[in-house]
Amino acid sequence: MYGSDKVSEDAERTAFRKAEKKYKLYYDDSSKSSRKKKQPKQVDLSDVLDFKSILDSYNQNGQLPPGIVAVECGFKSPVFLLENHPGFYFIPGALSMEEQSKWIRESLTSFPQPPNRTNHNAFYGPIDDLFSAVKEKNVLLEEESSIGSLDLGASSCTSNEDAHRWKFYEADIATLRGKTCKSVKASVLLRKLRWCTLGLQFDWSKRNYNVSLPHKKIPDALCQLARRLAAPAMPIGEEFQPEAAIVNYFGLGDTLGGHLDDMEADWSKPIVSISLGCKAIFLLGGKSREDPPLAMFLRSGDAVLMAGEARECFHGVPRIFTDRENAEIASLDLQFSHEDDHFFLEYIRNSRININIRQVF
Ligand SMILES: O=C(O)CCC(=O)C(=O)O
Ligand SMILES: [Fe+2]
Repeated sequence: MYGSDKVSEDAERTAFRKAEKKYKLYYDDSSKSSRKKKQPKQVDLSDVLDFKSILDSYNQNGQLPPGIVAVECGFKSPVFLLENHPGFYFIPGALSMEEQSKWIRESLTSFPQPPNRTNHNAFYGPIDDLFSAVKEKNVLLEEESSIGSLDLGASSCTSNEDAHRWKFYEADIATLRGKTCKSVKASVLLRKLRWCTLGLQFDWSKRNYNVSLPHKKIPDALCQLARRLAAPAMPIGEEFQPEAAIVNYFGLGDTLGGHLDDMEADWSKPIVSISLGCKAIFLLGGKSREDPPLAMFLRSGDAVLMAGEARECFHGVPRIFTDRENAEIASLDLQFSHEDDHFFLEYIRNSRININIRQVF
């Protein structure tokens, strides 16, 4: 997925790729010449499975579309299974509004903190307190001096991974110094935050878990939530052991290409995947990219489990919706209505966060 943006010509022609293209955000050319804001191209969403409306009609008349099964698992709504995709579980509205707001806050504040790694590590090294820096309108500056310099002394080194060469400064200091050194606003870094890893750290370049990288345990409250959600997909008598998690951050136009998550040792254990913020389209394919995928909406608070055979199925996120009508985050807005929460609100109105939790061994 990450780091594999180049798609070969053959892959371009697969059924999975066609579906990605169908739902991806394109802009209307007709508005190009005018000064009007670019308008997203209309896309036909009639084939997108909508578990919210399926749940509504199930609650009203007990009926389900063909191929969908409902199971009571002790959540506030039934869990939906797909006959054609054994091992896939959809839990609509699995998280309360309070839980959604808690995990959005954590995803923006504590989760990207070192030693957890983010996509920014490779270029800037570890970045502390990004979200506070956004609130303070700070700017990240590259220290003027490099190797062997006086003010960095022994702590400077050639690799960006280890060098603490970038530091946040207040905007006015940054304006003065920004003329002579590279700078980037904290708000830009937050917008470009694409992932962070919790627990055992996943190494995207080698596509494996690097147990020698420093890491913290996944927070207890997230482990408890993941255990509760994973229960319907766990082998009888076993409890899910959350060891690693990937947090994905999506802005308008961001996508997650079709992929398999096959780096964990035991595929009988589910991946627990939680959606927060703006609504998205999720594609669930088959074991080959040639299998036409099923498209479904994921809303804030929904959870998905992928276990067993579903672990071998290609999946991805070709689209998120940030417009008021389609994003469906009105009730989430209320959670961030206090003025102190302005920055959370501003972020989540235009973004989606996915937390997926894994048992590695
Ligand atoms: O964002 C999502 O819903 C899916 C994320 C995912 O598949 C992954 O991180 O492996
Ligand atoms: Fe995945």
